[in-house]
Amino acid sequence: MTSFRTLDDADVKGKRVLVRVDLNVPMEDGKVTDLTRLERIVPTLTDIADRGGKVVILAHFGRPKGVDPSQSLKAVVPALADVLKRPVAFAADCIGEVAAQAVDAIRPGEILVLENTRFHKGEEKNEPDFVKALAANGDLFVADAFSAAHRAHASTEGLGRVMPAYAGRTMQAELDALTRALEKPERPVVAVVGGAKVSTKLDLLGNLSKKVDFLVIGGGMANTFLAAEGKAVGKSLCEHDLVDTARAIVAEAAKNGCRIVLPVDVVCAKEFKANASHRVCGIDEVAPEEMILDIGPKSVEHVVSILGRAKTLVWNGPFGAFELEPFDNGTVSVAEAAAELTRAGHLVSVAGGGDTVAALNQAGAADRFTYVSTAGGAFLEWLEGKPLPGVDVLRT
Ligand SMILES: Nc1ncnc2c1ncn2[C@@H]1O[C@H](COP(=O)(O)OP(=O)(O)O)[C@@H](O)[C@H]1O
Ligand SMILES: O=C(OP(=O)(O)O)[C@H](O)COP(=O)(O)O
Repeated sequence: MTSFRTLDDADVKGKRVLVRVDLNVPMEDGKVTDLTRLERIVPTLTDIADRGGKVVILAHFGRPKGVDPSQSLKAVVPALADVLKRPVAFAADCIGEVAAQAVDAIRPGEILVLENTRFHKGEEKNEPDFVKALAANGDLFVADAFSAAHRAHASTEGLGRVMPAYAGRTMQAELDALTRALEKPERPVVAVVGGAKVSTKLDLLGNLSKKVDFLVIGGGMANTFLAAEGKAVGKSLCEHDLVDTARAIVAEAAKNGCRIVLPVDVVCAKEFKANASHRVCGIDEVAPEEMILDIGPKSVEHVVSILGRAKTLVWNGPFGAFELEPFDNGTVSVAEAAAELTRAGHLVSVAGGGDTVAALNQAGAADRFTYVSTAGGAFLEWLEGKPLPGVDVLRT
């Protein structure tokens, strides 16, 4: 069995600890608008600080091409200090003299953020010289940015190869949750895959159909599967050129003993806008001028009954156009049921992906899920069964 060295194995006292976290947080007018990623890294940072390590934070922000003051991590420092309830120092470069002096200047137990690693081209290219320059400021490396672990960059992967590397608390929690959900799950396992398009989730559907017992398909992508069954989907979002692909996924799933679950009724409207005039209809009754914007009550009931018999749930993507009321109903109702089954101890529920987290928060269900990942792309790549370089480098 693969295992990971964690912070429990690390002797951090008096050491310079390079901690890779994800500070790529949403900002508006220079203020952080969602603190979730900052809150998640608190246990790792305080643990190292309280055990007498110098906490030297490495992170990226945005996708700058070279030095770009509008993408400086300096703007994130006040919010991080607020969340930590401790002072946080900042250095205007992540390598060289500037970084070295700032690391020297902090005492054990103190916290320093180094400037955006992506200001240097060696970061994304994972250049050995840049890795060396980063490593010069630390004695050991703690990886706590699962959401950036799909990148083989210097600060996510390179450092793990040149110095003692440990998983931080968030990384550990994320890996534990993912293992419980797909590697060694209690069965039956249900995967809910919703969202806009099949084309963005082909690998994911292929991989999940090999691993789960029920694959519940929702959102715009269900329309392509319905069209593949010969159903009329009117003006719905539908990738008609992918109906053969959808049929192949269904056939492959059947071979693997995985049941594909599609909507049996839907909510339709003629306009894609909040509170558009709408109606519930059976899956055979969608009119040519209508769009499917959500699953209907019978579909919700069906999915909830499957969850009621399941032990594990993996969720990515909403059931409908959840940003537009009342087309959030299907997502909210299933999320509420999953949250309650989890709270009652009947279900292990793990969710992730950008819009999924927003949808579960909107449903007020996220807090009761076993684990909600803050990762978008990394969570999807994990669902696709792809190796994550920032995780693999930590394996012992
Ligand atoms: N029936 C539908 N018709 C049009 N758009 C839909 C439908 N169902 C879901 N969507 C849209 O899909 C988007 C989310 O899809 P996606 O980005 O693939 O999910 P995630 O980010 O969670 O992986 C949302 O903006 C939602 O409005
Ligand atoms: O926010 C991130 O990705 P996500 O939006 O897919 O979760 C990560 O920080 C990775 O950023 P990147 O996609 O620019 O490498």
